[in-house]
Amino acid sequence: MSDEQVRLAELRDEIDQIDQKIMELISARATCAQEVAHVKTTANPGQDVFFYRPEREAQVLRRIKEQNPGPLSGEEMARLFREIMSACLALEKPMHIAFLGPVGTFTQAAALKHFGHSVISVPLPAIDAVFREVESGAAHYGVVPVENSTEGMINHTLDMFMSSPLKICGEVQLRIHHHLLVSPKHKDQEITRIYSHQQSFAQCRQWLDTHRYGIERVTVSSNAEAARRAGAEPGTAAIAGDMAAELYGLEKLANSIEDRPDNTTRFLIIGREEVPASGHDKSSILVSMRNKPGALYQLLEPFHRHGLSLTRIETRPSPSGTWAYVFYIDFEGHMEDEQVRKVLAEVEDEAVELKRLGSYPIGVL
Ligand SMILES: O=C(O)C(=O)C[C@]1(C(=O)O)C=C[C@@H](O)C=C1
Repeated sequence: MSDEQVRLAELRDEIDQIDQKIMELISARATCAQEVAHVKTTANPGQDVFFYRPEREAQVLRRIKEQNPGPLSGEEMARLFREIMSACLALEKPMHIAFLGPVGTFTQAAALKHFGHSVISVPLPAIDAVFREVESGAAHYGVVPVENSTEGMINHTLDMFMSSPLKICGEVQLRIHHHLLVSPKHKDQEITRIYSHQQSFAQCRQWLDTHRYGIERVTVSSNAEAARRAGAEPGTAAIAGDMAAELYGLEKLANSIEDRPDNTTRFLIIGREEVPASGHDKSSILVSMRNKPGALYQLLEPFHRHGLSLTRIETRPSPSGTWAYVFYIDFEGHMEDEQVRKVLAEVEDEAVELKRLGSYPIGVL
């Protein structure tokens, strides 16, 4: 054996021994999680037990990122632990997660990033269908897109909160990379039509105008549907992401064609219960104010006075009348915090209506 072969054999031996220890430790952890489930069930007989604890998961992942010694990055290490926790939770209770489908959308990728791959993900055809699935109890949680860094807010999601009793339980951000995709079967044919979702066309507008000017653009209901069509129809291409490309066996003609390199979409996790504080949280509210001068100032002033950072404010037309508006506000802090309680009490005094949409951990992954 050469020196190289001897050294490789030694290192692989070492890796085998380490893997054995990792396996034993993961098994010990999983047994602990089973015990946690037992404690939760016996302490709450006959009740709806909340096995998934978003605040605890956020704390675990934050600690892993902070204490990670390297050489793996904190993100990479947290992703590994994300999957370990996902498998442990599935032992406690398999989670059904509804998402804006079909299979292969960025929303599915966001759901798996947030919950890990041990959940049962359920595709639904529209944002309101995701809300209904969770409201009815058919799914434990739902995942819907809420804003994109290039294209702005997804109004349909915001408007759903006006009537839905659901709470926001978490958020997750996903870097969105779009590719121009073709089927390997048809790749020698001239492309005369490109399919995509309207948001993706908007996020790749400059690239398309420069590189594929004049080719017909056909809007379909999702990127995954675009990929499906491009897979089936000769002379067509799709703009979609990696999951859809893989699902329909498409090849990349051009990689990462989004106009802005930081193109990111934020998704919300919706559920039926409130989430306790994790130590690094955000809250969302809907407020409708009387239509009078200074109303917006009056609404925002208490946040400033109590030192609460606003992370977003959006205006939506109120369903109750012409030229009446509802403000959708995100701010840092948890509704259990003393400062937040004070601010919301003041806002409530001035508002026509204040709806608390929930407090949830700031996205870790
Ligand atoms: O700490 C809990 O309550 C658990 O159920 C354990 C555990 C984990 O694996 O760490 C699993 C699922 C929860 O979502 C949070 C954490």
